[in-house]
Amino acid sequence: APVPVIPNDTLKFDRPLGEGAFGVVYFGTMDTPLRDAPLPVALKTLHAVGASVHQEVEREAATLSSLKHDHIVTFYGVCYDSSPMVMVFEYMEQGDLNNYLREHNEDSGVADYLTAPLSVMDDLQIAVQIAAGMSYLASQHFVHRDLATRNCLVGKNLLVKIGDFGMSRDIYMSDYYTFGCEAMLPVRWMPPESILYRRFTIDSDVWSFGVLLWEIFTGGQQPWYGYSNQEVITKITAGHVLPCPEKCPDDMYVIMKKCWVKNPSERPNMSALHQSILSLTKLDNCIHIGSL
Ligand SMILES: Cc1cccn2c(NC(=O)CN3C(=O)CSc4ccccc43)c(-c3ccccc3)nc12
Repeated sequence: APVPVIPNDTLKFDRPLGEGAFGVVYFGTMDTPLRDAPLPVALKTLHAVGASVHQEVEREAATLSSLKHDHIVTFYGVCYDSSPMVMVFEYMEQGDLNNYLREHNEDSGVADYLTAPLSVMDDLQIAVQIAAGMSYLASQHFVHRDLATRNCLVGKNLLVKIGDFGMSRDIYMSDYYTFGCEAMLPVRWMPPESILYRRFTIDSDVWSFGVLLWEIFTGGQQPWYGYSNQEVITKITAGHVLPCPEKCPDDMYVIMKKCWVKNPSERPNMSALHQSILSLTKLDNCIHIGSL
């Protein structure tokens, strides 16, 4: 799909949303012919460093503009005639899902009379939206490699989408483990085959999705909190899995454990997971309301 080019004079930068090694992300607006009001957008700037960045941006932009789904953060296009170059995304006003979960759960302390703590049904609604987005990515044979609540964004009315601006390794440093001088890897979200052999597949994304479900039902706790990265590697490769979160329904924990089977090919696929979670949110859930 051709990457839409956005003219510089249609963009207005308002305030920074976050900063990463690769650049700063701003809140801003984009004038669009379709609407009279300017569209709120997230503007990811890239440190302009030579022609190689241009190709890198081209490649990333081509990938992102080919991914179109209700639960994937929308990429509007690239602005080349600004310095530094800018990638333009839809604006998700509630920020990243991990922060949202921590701020909207009982023990978060900041939960005040304005924000009621998330209910089990809210958690299920969040889970089913991410499952839909992941099911779509899997159908496009797109391996995410870093699925976690910190890499999902929240909009109005608990709308949740998969997407981030590549700043997680800077903002959520403790979620990554630097093997020697190698890449920073999210070991607490990784299956044994990714930790041992660096094998990242659709099936390793399913494992990470199970850990993401655990994050949702613990209100954004860090998986294996209290264990060092080395201890986590030992536990995961030894076959240990995360315990059932307190307020998590039994049938949801059953789904999580299916994502954590050792053999990648025995894990459910994202489409089946999406259906399973969807059924939990439907009528039959009201009948068993007591078990939630
Ligand atoms: C440098 C880096 C490391 C890890 C993840 N990084 C991302 N993260 C994604 O690429 C995350 N991502 C998907 O992986 C596909 S879904 C989706 C939708 C909207 C936005 C993002 C998405 C980037 C990055 C690049 C250009 C623009 C934005 C984000 N750089 C990184």
